[in-house]
Amino acid sequence: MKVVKFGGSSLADAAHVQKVINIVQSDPDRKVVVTSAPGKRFSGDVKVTDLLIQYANAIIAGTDATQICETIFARYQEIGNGFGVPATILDDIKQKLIALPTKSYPNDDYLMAAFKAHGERLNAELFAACLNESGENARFVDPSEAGILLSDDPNGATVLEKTYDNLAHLTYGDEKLVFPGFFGFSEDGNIVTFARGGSDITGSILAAGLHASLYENFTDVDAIFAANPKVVNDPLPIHKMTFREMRELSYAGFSVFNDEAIIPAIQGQVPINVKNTNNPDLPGTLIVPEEDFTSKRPVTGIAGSNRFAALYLHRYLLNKEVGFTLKILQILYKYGVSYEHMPSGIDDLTIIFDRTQLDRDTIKKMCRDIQSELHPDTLDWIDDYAIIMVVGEGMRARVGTIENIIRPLAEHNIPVHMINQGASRISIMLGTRQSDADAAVKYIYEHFFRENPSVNRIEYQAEV
Ligand SMILES: Nc1ncnc2c1ncn2[C@@H]1O[C@H](COP(=O)(O)OP(=O)(O)O)[C@@H](O)[C@H]1O
Ligand SMILES: N[C@@H](CC(=O)OP(=O)(O)O)C(=O)O
Repeated sequence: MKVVKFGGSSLADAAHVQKVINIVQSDPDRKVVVTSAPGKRFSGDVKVTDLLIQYANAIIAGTDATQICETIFARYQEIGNGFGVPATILDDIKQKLIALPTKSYPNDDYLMAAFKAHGERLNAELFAACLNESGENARFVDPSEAGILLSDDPNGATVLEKTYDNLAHLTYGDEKLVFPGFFGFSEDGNIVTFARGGSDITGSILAAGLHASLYENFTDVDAIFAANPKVVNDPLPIHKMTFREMRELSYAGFSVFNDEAIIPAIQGQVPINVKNTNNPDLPGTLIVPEEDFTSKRPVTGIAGSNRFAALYLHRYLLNKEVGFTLKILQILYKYGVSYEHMPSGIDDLTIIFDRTQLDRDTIKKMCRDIQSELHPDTLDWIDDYAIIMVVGEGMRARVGTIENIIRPLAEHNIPVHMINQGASRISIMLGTRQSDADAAVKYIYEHFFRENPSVNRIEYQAEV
């Protein structure tokens, strides 16, 4: 049995939905289908999830939301009409959208989560109806029916172990099961969502919980490429890579597959196949357990992400002071802030944060407390920090990879603010300014994949 997830780009309009139906019908093993909300139909278009966020914000602000509600419904209507879906089903979708503001929510965070979740919920209901109209026996499964239980973190939930016990009781026969991605329920029964891009996580949880033989993730590119195609022109496709290579690359910017989504697949040891809805006969990219993949490239991919910020702190004899880091961590804890990385020197420390998790006010308070409690000689907040991650299983067996990463940057005068090698044995992390990040990825890519392919030769030797 295969779990098949279709991203928003694959379900953006009726023409795409037809391709998706063809894919689902072409393989009887494709039993469980996970849908995202309708995505962008063209560059500059707005995803339904973003429209729902606008809708929620209008309700929170107490402004008129009639027009935005109409715009959202029109997206579903266009798809439904394309398949002759009965008017009663479309009307039900419309009524559910209109009713969203009338429900009660513990607070605005839960309101936001419930509004966002309806992008996928209504699309899964609609997609099941489109499959029915196409002669397929299919039914919508609500995450509450399947027991998808998540942590009580309305807009950034994580899966609870109980979900897997619940999924063990889910049965399926001849019919296709259509699950909405992106959300589940807290133990109190409230709708909670994963972080953005989280429909990939739902697919992975279902693949692991239902012991699927394969998790197919359909998107709008032919494969996962060795660099983001929006940054590097015509990058090479990655035919196969390991789970942990994917985890590191998606964390650092390969948004084609959500970085948290790899974890359930690892736990369930379910291989993932990323494929193109518009080109389904191509092999795409296969992501497999480490032990199933022996060829080791020093560099499989190069990712870059601008979503970071850093706090640089200098104080002489910092290395001698017992409890210095503990005091910093206590301040972060006080403001509910987690950090991503903390490279250090003798008298220096850089703390790298996910900027999307922080607001201006928290940053100000946190810096003020660090200044008054730790008295650093220098305290700098660097708001435009980027991380570049160069990832490859074969890195540890090859001398000189770091030199090959740094050389093209030096040649193009790109300053590197941090290098972290060794924490992960399969990646090297660099810190740069955001304005340099794309160029850094481009030059490193060119060096390894175009100008000096011999430095990226595949090794078949044992690891060292
Ligand atoms: N290394 C990469 N390989 C392929 N696509 C990438 C990569 N890095 C970023 N992307 C982007 O990811 C996009 C697909 O992800 P996303 O928009 O979330 O799709 P979906 O709507 O299917 O969930 C691609 O269109 C591409 O722009
Ligand atoms: N629709 C949600 C969840 C998601 O995963 O979407 P997509 O599969 O289109 O990336 C979002 O936009 O964040």
